[in-house]
Amino acid sequence: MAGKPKLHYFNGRGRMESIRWLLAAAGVEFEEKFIETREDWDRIRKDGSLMYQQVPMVEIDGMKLVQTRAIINYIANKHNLYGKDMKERALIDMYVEGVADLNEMTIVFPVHPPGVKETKLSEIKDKAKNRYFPAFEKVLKSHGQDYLVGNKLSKADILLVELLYNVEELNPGATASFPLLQALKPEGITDREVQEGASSPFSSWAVGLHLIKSRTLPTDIVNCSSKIQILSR
Ligand SMILES: N[C@@H](CCC(=O)N[C@@H](CS)C(=O)NCC(=O)O)C(=O)O
Repeated sequence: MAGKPKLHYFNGRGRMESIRWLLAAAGVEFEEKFIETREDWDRIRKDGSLMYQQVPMVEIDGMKLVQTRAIINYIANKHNLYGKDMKERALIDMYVEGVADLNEMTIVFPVHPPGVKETKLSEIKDKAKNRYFPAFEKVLKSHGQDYLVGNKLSKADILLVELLYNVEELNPGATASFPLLQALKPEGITDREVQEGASSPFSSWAVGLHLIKSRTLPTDIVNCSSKIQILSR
């Protein structure tokens, strides 16, 4: 049997975080190999493990996969989080790309210099409130289900919830006027329910979310560029 997926990245959220969320939601245990020193970084870039000398890299099912989207898509396919047919997959991809556009702004936010940060924060607030959140709220409303696509959890729901937390971290209350987005977050699960196996429709999703939010990773959104700058000195 294949071992646990092994995640190679910095000790921070950055681009690996969506992959962690997806695995957690699918109930898959994984190992982390953090790149912590310049030697670690030089070694992994030179030993041929990274096709483009970039992380995230995930060792999974005998492959060394890079490119965040490729990794996400493989995990989503493998764990049935990618819709039931071509049309559902098209919608899921369309939603995920929108999520990624706004999420990218939150991932790079910490690296902006102080003067620029205020402008970038206003942009994130504006795009969330006036473009992306209303669009996803509308999808949920017209679809009339607990999920964005079909009647089943997909990578779109998972990555949207990750985005909601990232935006709320920068702008508390950002989802206040979007009740259906708020309802997507399967919160309130207790440690006991996790141990016993939750029985809500979100069961493994709720357990995954609980695990991902209660683990001991750093709580700041660590930007990969700043990590690389430090490791390259
Ligand atoms: N398109 C790639 C971008 C990966 C990327 O930019 N990774 C950064 C860390 S977050 C990196 O390894 N940078 C080193 C470099 O580009 O030399 C993906 O989505 O995985």
